Amino acid sequence: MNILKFRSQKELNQAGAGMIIEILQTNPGAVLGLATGGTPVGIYQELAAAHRQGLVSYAKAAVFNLDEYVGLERGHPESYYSYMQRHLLGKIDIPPKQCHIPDGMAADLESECRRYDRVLEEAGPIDLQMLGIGHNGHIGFNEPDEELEHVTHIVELQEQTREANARFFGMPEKVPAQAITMGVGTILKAKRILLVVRGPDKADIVKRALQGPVTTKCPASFLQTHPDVTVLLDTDAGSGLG
Ligand SMILES: O=P(O)(O)OC[C@H]1O[C@](O)(CO)[C@@H](O)[C@@H]1O
Repeated sequence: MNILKFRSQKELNQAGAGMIIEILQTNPGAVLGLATGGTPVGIYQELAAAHRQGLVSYAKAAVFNLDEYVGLERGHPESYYSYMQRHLLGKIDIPPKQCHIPDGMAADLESECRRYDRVLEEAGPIDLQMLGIGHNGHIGFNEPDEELEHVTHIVELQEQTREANARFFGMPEKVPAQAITMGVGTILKAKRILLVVRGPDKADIVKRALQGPVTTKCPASFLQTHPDVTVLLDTDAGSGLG
Protein backbone atom coordinates (compact mmCIF):
# COMPACT_ATOMS: atom_id res chain seq x y z
CA MET A 1 0.00 0.00 0.00
CA ASN A 2 1.37 3.36 -1.05
CA ILE A 3 0.35 6.04 1.47
CA LEU A 4 0.97 9.67 0.53
CA LYS A 5 0.28 12.61 2.86
CA PHE A 6 -0.35 16.16 1.67
CA ARG A 7 -0.31 19.50 3.50
CA SER A 8 -2.17 21.20 0.69
CA GLN A 9 -5.60 20.17 -0.62
CA LYS A 10 -4.63 21.49 -4.05
CA GLU A 11 -1.63 19.16 -4.23
CA LEU A 12 -3.72 16.22 -3.03
CA ASN A 13 -6.31 16.97 -5.72
CA GLN A 14 -3.63 17.26 -8.39
CA ALA A 15 -2.09 13.94 -7.30
CA GLY A 16 -5.49 12.18 -7.52
CA ALA A 17 -6.38 13.74 -10.86
CA GLY A 18 -2.85 13.03 -12.12
CA MET A 19 -3.25 9.30 -11.54
CA ILE A 20 -6.50 9.25 -13.52
CA ILE A 21 -5.11 11.38 -16.34
CA GLU A 22 -2.04 9.15 -16.62
CA ILE A 23 -4.23 6.05 -16.91
CA LEU A 24 -6.33 7.66 -19.65
CA GLN A 25 -3.27 8.88 -21.54
CA THR A 26 -1.85 5.34 -21.55
CA ASN A 27 -5.20 3.64 -22.16
CA PRO A 28 -7.91 5.95 -23.59
CA GLY A 29 -10.49 3.15 -23.24
CA ALA A 30 -9.86 2.74 -19.50
CA VAL A 31 -12.69 1.77 -17.15
CA LEU A 32 -12.86 4.08 -14.13
CA GLY A 33 -14.74 3.40 -10.91
CA LEU A 34 -15.90 6.68 -9.39
CA ALA A 35 -17.04 7.86 -5.97
CA THR A 36 -19.29 10.62 -4.68
CA GLY A 37 -19.56 12.53 -1.39
CA GLY A 38 -17.54 15.56 -0.39
CA THR A 39 -14.12 13.93 -0.75
CA PRO A 40 -13.65 13.65 -4.56
CA VAL A 41 -15.05 17.09 -5.51
CA GLY A 42 -11.63 18.79 -5.69
CA ILE A 43 -10.24 15.95 -7.80
CA TYR A 44 -13.16 16.26 -10.22
CA GLN A 45 -12.47 20.02 -10.49
CA GLU A 46 -8.89 19.24 -11.49
CA LEU A 47 -10.06 16.64 -14.03
CA ALA A 48 -12.57 19.05 -15.57
CA ALA A 49 -9.84 21.73 -15.80
CA ALA A 50 -7.41 19.28 -17.43
CA HIS A 51 -10.12 18.39 -19.96
CA ARG A 52 -10.78 22.08 -20.73
CA GLN A 53 -7.06 22.52 -21.36
CA GLY A 54 -7.13 19.63 -23.85
CA LEU A 55 -4.90 17.40 -21.71
CA VAL A 56 -7.25 14.44 -21.50
CA SER A 57 -10.20 12.93 -23.37
CA TYR A 58 -12.85 10.57 -22.03
CA ALA A 59 -14.37 9.82 -25.45
CA LYS A 60 -13.40 6.14 -25.26
CA ALA A 61 -13.47 5.70 -21.46
CA ALA A 62 -16.21 4.13 -19.37
CA VAL A 63 -17.15 5.12 -15.83
CA PHE A 64 -19.00 3.12 -13.19
CA ASN A 65 -20.25 4.74 -10.01
CA LEU A 66 -20.06 2.94 -6.72
CA ASP A 67 -23.55 3.65 -5.53
CA GLU A 68 -26.86 5.51 -5.72
CA TYR A 69 -29.62 6.32 -3.23
CA VAL A 70 -32.83 4.31 -3.49
CA GLY A 71 -35.93 6.39 -4.18
CA LEU A 72 -34.38 9.61 -5.51
CA GLU A 73 -35.30 10.66 -9.04
CA ARG A 74 -32.24 11.19 -11.25
CA GLY A 75 -33.10 14.89 -11.39
CA HIS A 76 -33.10 15.24 -7.57
CA PRO A 77 -30.14 17.55 -6.79
CA GLU A 78 -28.71 15.04 -4.30
CA SER A 79 -29.01 11.92 -6.44
CA TYR A 80 -25.56 10.65 -7.32
CA TYR A 81 -26.62 10.89 -10.97
CA SER A 82 -27.05 14.68 -10.51
CA TYR A 83 -23.87 14.89 -8.45
CA MET A 84 -21.82 13.23 -11.19
CA GLN A 85 -23.30 15.46 -13.92
CA ARG A 86 -22.62 18.56 -11.83
CA HIS A 87 -19.08 17.75 -10.77
CA LEU A 88 -17.63 15.79 -13.67
CA LEU A 89 -19.67 14.06 -16.36
CA GLY A 90 -21.38 17.23 -17.59
CA LYS A 91 -17.96 18.87 -17.98
CA ILE A 92 -16.06 16.27 -19.99
CA ASP A 93 -16.44 14.62 -23.41
CA ILE A 94 -17.68 11.24 -22.24
CA PRO A 95 -20.65 9.84 -24.22
CA PRO A 96 -23.65 9.24 -21.89
CA LYS A 97 -23.85 5.56 -22.93
CA GLN A 98 -20.41 5.04 -21.36
CA CYS A 99 -21.52 6.43 -17.97
CA HIS A 100 -22.98 3.90 -15.54
CA ILE A 101 -24.76 4.66 -12.28
CA PRO A 102 -27.16 2.25 -10.57
CA ASP A 103 -30.84 3.21 -11.00
CA GLY A 104 -32.21 3.80 -7.51
CA MET A 105 -35.73 4.26 -8.95
CA ALA A 106 -35.87 0.84 -10.66
CA ALA A 107 -39.18 -0.94 -10.06
CA ASP A 108 -37.26 -4.16 -9.37
CA LEU A 109 -34.17 -3.18 -7.41
CA GLU A 110 -32.83 -6.73 -7.21
CA SER A 111 -32.88 -7.02 -11.03
CA GLU A 112 -31.22 -3.63 -11.24
CA CYS A 113 -28.36 -4.92 -9.05
CA ARG A 114 -27.92 -7.99 -11.29
CA ARG A 115 -28.07 -5.77 -14.43
CA TYR A 116 -25.40 -3.45 -13.00
CA ASP A 117 -23.07 -6.36 -12.23
CA ARG A 118 -23.62 -7.77 -15.73
CA VAL A 119 -22.74 -4.49 -17.47
CA LEU A 120 -19.72 -4.09 -15.21
CA GLU A 121 -18.60 -7.65 -15.88
CA GLU A 122 -18.83 -7.08 -19.65
CA ALA A 123 -16.92 -3.77 -19.54
CA GLY A 124 -14.51 -4.59 -16.71
CA PRO A 125 -12.30 -5.09 -14.95
CA ILE A 126 -12.15 -1.59 -13.54
CA ASP A 127 -8.68 -0.13 -14.18
CA LEU A 128 -8.82 2.34 -11.31
CA GLN A 129 -11.44 2.49 -8.56
CA MET A 130 -11.57 5.72 -6.59
CA LEU A 131 -12.95 5.50 -3.04
CA GLY A 132 -13.77 7.75 -0.12
CA ILE A 133 -14.38 6.34 3.34
CA GLY A 134 -17.25 6.81 5.79
CA HIS A 135 -16.62 7.55 9.48
CA ASN A 136 -17.69 3.96 10.20
CA GLY A 137 -15.30 2.51 7.62
CA HIS A 138 -17.78 2.09 4.79
CA ILE A 139 -16.55 2.01 1.20
CA GLY A 140 -19.19 2.62 -1.42
CA PHE A 141 -22.19 2.17 0.87
CA ASN A 142 -20.93 -1.15 2.30
CA GLU A 143 -21.71 -0.56 5.96
CA PRO A 144 -19.97 -2.46 8.80
CA ASP A 145 -21.76 -5.76 9.50
CA GLU A 146 -21.23 -9.38 10.54
CA GLU A 147 -20.84 -10.28 6.85
CA LEU A 148 -20.16 -8.21 3.75
CA GLU A 149 -21.76 -8.65 0.33
CA HIS A 150 -19.51 -9.39 -2.63
CA VAL A 151 -21.74 -8.10 -5.41
CA THR A 152 -24.01 -5.12 -6.06
CA HIS A 153 -26.85 -5.08 -3.53
CA ILE A 154 -29.37 -3.00 -1.62
CA VAL A 155 -28.18 -1.70 1.72
CA GLU A 156 -29.91 -0.10 4.71
CA LEU A 157 -27.93 3.02 5.57
CA GLN A 158 -26.79 3.29 9.17
CA GLU A 159 -27.85 6.28 11.27
CA GLN A 160 -24.26 7.55 11.39
CA THR A 161 -24.10 7.56 7.59
CA ARG A 162 -27.44 9.34 7.24
CA GLU A 163 -26.33 11.93 9.80
CA ALA A 164 -23.02 12.46 7.98
CA ASN A 165 -24.83 12.97 4.67
CA ALA A 166 -27.56 15.18 6.22
CA ARG A 167 -25.36 18.18 5.35
CA PHE A 168 -26.35 17.65 1.72
CA PHE A 169 -30.08 17.21 2.44
CA GLY A 170 -30.63 19.68 5.28
CA MET A 171 -31.68 17.03 7.83
CA PRO A 172 -31.02 13.29 8.46
CA GLU A 173 -34.70 12.36 7.91
CA LYS A 174 -34.45 13.51 4.28
CA VAL A 175 -31.48 11.24 3.55
CA PRO A 176 -32.82 8.09 1.87
CA ALA A 177 -32.83 5.03 4.14
CA GLN A 178 -31.50 2.69 1.45
CA ALA A 179 -28.95 2.69 -1.35
CA ILE A 180 -27.68 0.42 -4.11
CA THR A 181 -23.95 -0.18 -3.81
CA MET A 182 -21.27 -2.22 -5.53
CA GLY A 183 -20.14 -4.99 -3.17
CA VAL A 184 -16.76 -5.19 -1.50
CA GLY A 185 -15.87 -8.12 -3.77
CA THR A 186 -16.52 -6.00 -6.87
CA ILE A 187 -14.47 -3.14 -5.46
CA LEU A 188 -11.54 -5.44 -4.69
CA LYS A 189 -11.60 -6.80 -8.27
CA ALA A 190 -10.40 -3.41 -9.59
CA LYS A 191 -6.84 -3.54 -10.90
CA ARG A 192 -5.86 -0.46 -8.90
CA ILE A 193 -7.56 1.35 -6.03
CA LEU A 194 -7.23 5.01 -5.07
CA LEU A 195 -8.47 5.82 -1.56
CA VAL A 196 -8.81 9.53 -0.77
CA VAL A 197 -9.40 10.83 2.75
CA ARG A 198 -9.49 14.34 4.20
CA GLY A 199 -10.08 15.94 7.58
CA PRO A 200 -9.35 15.33 11.29
CA ASP A 201 -12.72 13.60 11.79
CA LYS A 202 -11.45 10.72 9.58
CA ALA A 203 -8.09 10.21 11.38
CA ASP A 204 -9.36 7.39 13.63
CA ILE A 205 -11.06 5.43 10.86
CA VAL A 206 -8.00 5.82 8.60
CA LYS A 207 -5.85 4.23 11.30
CA ARG A 208 -8.36 1.39 11.83
CA ALA A 209 -8.75 0.79 8.09
CA LEU A 210 -5.07 0.84 7.18
CA GLN A 211 -3.38 -0.50 10.31
CA GLY A 212 -6.10 -2.33 12.27
CA PRO A 213 -7.34 -5.89 11.85
CA VAL A 214 -9.06 -6.88 8.60
CA THR A 215 -12.67 -7.16 9.72
CA THR A 216 -16.19 -6.83 8.35
CA LYS A 217 -16.72 -4.31 11.18
CA CYS A 218 -14.55 -1.96 9.10
CA PRO A 219 -15.17 -2.70 5.39
CA ALA A 220 -12.29 -0.44 4.29
CA SER A 221 -9.85 -2.70 6.18
CA PHE A 222 -10.23 -5.19 3.29
CA LEU A 223 -8.19 -2.78 1.19
CA GLN A 224 -5.20 -4.21 3.07
CA THR A 225 -5.72 -7.42 1.08
CA HIS A 226 -5.50 -5.69 -2.33
CA PRO A 227 -2.11 -5.67 -4.13
CA ASP A 228 -2.29 -2.16 -5.62
CA VAL A 229 -3.76 0.53 -3.35
CA THR A 230 -2.69 4.17 -3.29
CA VAL A 231 -3.95 6.27 -0.37
CA LEU A 232 -3.98 10.06 -0.58
CA LEU A 233 -4.42 11.71 2.82
CA ASP A 234 -4.33 15.26 4.00
CA THR A 235 -2.16 15.72 7.09
CA ASP A 236 -5.26 15.77 9.36
CA ALA A 237 -6.66 12.47 8.06
CA GLY A 238 -3.20 10.90 8.31
CA SER A 239 -2.44 12.21 11.82
CA GLY A 240 -3.31 8.95 13.59
CA LEU A 241 -1.03 6.71 11.53
CA GLY A 242 1.98 5.26 13.31
O1 LIG B 1 -16.62 12.02 1.16
P1 LIG B 1 -17.63 11.97 2.25
O2 LIG B 1 -18.77 12.93 1.98
O3 LIG B 1 -17.02 12.16 3.60
O4 LIG B 1 -18.26 10.53 2.24
C1 LIG B 1 -17.51 9.37 2.42
C2 LIG B 1 -17.99 8.26 1.54
O5 LIG B 1 -19.33 7.93 1.79
C3 LIG B 1 -20.12 8.00 0.66
O6 LIG B 1 -20.93 9.13 0.76
C4 LIG B 1 -20.96 6.76 0.43
O7 LIG B 1 -20.77 6.20 -0.79
C5 LIG B 1 -19.16 8.11 -0.49
O8 LIG B 1 -19.75 8.80 -1.50
C6 LIG B 1 -17.94 8.70 0.09
O9 LIG B 1 -16.82 8.18 -0.53
